[in-house]
Amino acid sequence: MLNEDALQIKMLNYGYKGASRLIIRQLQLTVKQGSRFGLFGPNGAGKTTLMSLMTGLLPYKDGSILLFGKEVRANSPFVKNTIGFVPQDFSFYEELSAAENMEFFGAWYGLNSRQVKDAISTLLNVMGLSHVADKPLKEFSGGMKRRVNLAIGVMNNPRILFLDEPTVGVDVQSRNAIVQFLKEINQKGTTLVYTSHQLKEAEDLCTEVALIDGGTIISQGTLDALKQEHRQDGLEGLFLQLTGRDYRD
Ligand SMILES: Nc1ncnc2c1ncn2[C@@H]1O[C@H](COP(=O)(O)OP(=O)(O)OP(=O)(O)O)[C@@H](O)[C@H]1O
Repeated sequence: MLNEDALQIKMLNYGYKGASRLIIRQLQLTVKQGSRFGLFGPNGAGKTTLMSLMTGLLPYKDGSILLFGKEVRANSPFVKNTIGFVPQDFSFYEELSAAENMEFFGAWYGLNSRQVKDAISTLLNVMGLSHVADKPLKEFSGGMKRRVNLAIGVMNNPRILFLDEPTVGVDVQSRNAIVQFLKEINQKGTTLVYTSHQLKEAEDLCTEVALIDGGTIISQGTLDALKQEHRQDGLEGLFLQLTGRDYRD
C-alpha cells in the first residue's frame, strides 16, 4: 500500500521472563517511510529492548508492531528480508576476516554469491576497509569494527535499518563516515531507526525523534516542531526538559 508507515506500534507491553515489572508499557510509535528517526532516552529507558522487539529478536504477546503493514511476530521471513540491524554489541566472528564475516552473513540473508561479492566489494570500499578485507576482525580498531558491523547490517539492502548506538566509542573520522553513509542510504530510500546518547550527532542525522522514558514514549515529532513547542534550541535541552535530571539506575 502506498504511503503506509514503515513502522506502527500500538499498545505494546513487554516484560522479561521471570521479572515482575514491564520494561515496555503501553507504547505507541509511528515511523514514516523515508524518515531518519531517532529514539532517545536515559539509561535503562527501554531503547535496546524496543529495538529487539521491533526487529523480531524478542517475542511479544501483548500489542502490535506493524512493519510496512505486516505484524512482525507472524512474519519472520518478511522481517528478515525487509530489515537490517546494526546491534550495539558486535555480533560478528572476531576470528574471521571482514570478507569471511560478510560471506557468512550474506548466506544467512539468502543472497547469492554474485550479490555477496558485490556487497563485500562495495561496502568495504565505502567503509574504507578494502585494504584489510582479509584480516581477522580481532586485529581491527574499535572504529573499524563499528564500520564492519554497519556493512554487515546493510548487506541485504534493507527497506528499514535499525541502528542501536552505531557510533559508540569511535573517533570523529569514523563517526563522520558512518553518518554520511547513513544519510546516503536514506536518500536512496532506506528508512532509519536509530538510538544514541550522542545528541549532537543525532541532531545532525535525525529528521524525527521520539523520547522514551520508563518504557513509554513521552514525546514524538519532528525535531524542529518539538524544539519550538518546548522552547529549546537543541536536542540536549529538550531531552533534559522532558526526562528530568535524576539518574535512572
Ligand atoms: N535480558 C534482560 N533480562 C532482564 N532485564 C533486562 C534484560 N535486558 C535489559 N533488562 C532491563 O530492562 C531495562 C531496559 O533496558 P534496555 O537495555 O532496554 O535500556 P536502554 O534504554 O537501551 O538503556 P541504555 O541507554 O543504558 O543502553 C533495564 O532496567 C534493564 O536492566
